[in-house]
Amino acid sequence: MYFVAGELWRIFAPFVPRNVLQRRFCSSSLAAEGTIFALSSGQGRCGVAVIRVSGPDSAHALRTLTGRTRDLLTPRVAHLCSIRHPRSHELLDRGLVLWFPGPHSFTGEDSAEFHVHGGPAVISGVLQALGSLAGLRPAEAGEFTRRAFHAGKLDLTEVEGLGDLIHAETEAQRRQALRQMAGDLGRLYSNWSQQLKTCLAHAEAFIDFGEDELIEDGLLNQVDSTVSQLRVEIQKHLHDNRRGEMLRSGVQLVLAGATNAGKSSLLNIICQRPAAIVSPVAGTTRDVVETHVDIGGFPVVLSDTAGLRDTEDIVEREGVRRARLTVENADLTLVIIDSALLPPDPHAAPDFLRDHLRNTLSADKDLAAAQNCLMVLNKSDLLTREQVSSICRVLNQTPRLPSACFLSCLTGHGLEEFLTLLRSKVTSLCGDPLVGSPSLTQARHRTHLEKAVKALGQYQQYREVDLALAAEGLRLGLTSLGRITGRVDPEEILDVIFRDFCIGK
Ligand SMILES: Nc1nc2c(ncn2[C@@H]2O[C@H](COP(=O)(O)OP(=O)(O)OP(=O)(O)O)[C@@H](O)[C@H]2O)c(=O)[nH]1
Ligand SMILES: [K+]
Ligand SMILES: [Mg+2]
Repeated sequence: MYFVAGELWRIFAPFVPRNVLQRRFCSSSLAAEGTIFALSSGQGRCGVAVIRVSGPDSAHALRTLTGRTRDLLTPRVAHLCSIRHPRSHELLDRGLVLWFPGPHSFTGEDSAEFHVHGGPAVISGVLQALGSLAGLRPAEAGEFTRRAFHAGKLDLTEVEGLGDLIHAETEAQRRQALRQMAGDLGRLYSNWSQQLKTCLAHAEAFIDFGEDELIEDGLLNQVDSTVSQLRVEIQKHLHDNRRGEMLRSGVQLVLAGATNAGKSSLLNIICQRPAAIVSPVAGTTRDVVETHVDIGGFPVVLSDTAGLRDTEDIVEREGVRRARLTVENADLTLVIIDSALLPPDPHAAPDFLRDHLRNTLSADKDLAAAQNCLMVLNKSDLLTREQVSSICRVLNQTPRLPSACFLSCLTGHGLEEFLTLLRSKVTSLCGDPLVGSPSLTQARHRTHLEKAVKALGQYQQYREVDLALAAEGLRLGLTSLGRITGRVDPEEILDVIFRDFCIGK
């Protein structure tokens, strides 16, 4: 229903009559009217395929293909019907047919669904039959959802949630998308809009009727406090460490460290396939090797990088440059260290690790601030059990050092503990998408929210000097918030004015 229509069209185009083809390719812009149809289930052979129809001629399409008039079909109930070609009357399939009279449908229009057997010949037969009816045309990509938006069934954040749900690959992504599709994020933004709308209405009323005793004292003070409170709230929502966006597009997790520390070995263990070359030759990895993995239900983009060292080799030098760049942009860095290189005195370990971190993360990064980092002391099989435990004891008593764990990629020893630590780190980065207020999920939202904060700042800046200019800030803020949900309506401000004041009686 959402993205398949365009691609499938190319496959089924040969089966569709010429007049329909012309209608499709000659219409340069998306015609909002007409009745549209499309295969809504995925591509390929399958048990059941769903073909959706939406628009004023849906009932006509149902009657022509099934012989059932709308009165014979109970709304939203599946009916087993013979589906025939309207001209040849040839039986195309027997399948389930559903009738969704508007406005109680996904698009808000009269709609119908044909659940047919998922073979290519059945699907093309039904699509061709629908295309042969006057007033029906194939849907453009996303057109069903676009109609739902125009009918006020979904706001833009819900449309985006639906898109994310279709593309969700991990559990947490699905939860976040479902929550957004259910309107949680849209409601948060609408609530802010509502408050701002009231502020604007009050400010405008004050400008127009300031002298009038109908305007209560302290009205503007109330606006002031709402505006500053809103500004703080939006800023807090913006400074969420990109939680929602990270969950949507994947946590950038980077494996970094000196050559031969075992970065590629660890990458292969995490993604459970030989994605990167492992060899005893220092400087094996040159390019950034990216793999997508699911860690504890969260999407992670895992990157293996070139070992960090000074080198004369220009190819390797470029690899090291790319590695440093990847670390800079990472959400979480795993610093891999060859534990055989740890100093013999366990008390010297913290300083050794600090140096190592400084070199890996970047020279002047405050180590205490390097929250988003885990140290993996690899090759623990090369140390004795006593060495490992005495180093652990020292590290446990050392404050302000990122978490560390011993691991052997060779024997698998310590792997469970490492994965548990990694999962908890990723979970705390993304957070539970169902807990607390919904997260910002798109860069598009961020842009508009930043504009809104700036606009509220304009109100605060001009409030004492020029109330008209200050009110303009509120209007700008409202427009920015409205752009997120796709609802910007100056009439609504008048509604608030008329509701809150009995101006002119
Ligand atoms: N003994 C032991 N050897 C290991 C362990 N992990 C990796 N190695 C070996 O260490 C060598 C280097 O491993 P890689 O995974 O290629 O190391 P790397 O950090 O990716 O190296 P570069 O890409 O060259 O920077 C290989 O010979 C591995 O077999 C381990 O836990 N114990
Ligand atoms: K290597
Ligand atoms: Mg490597």
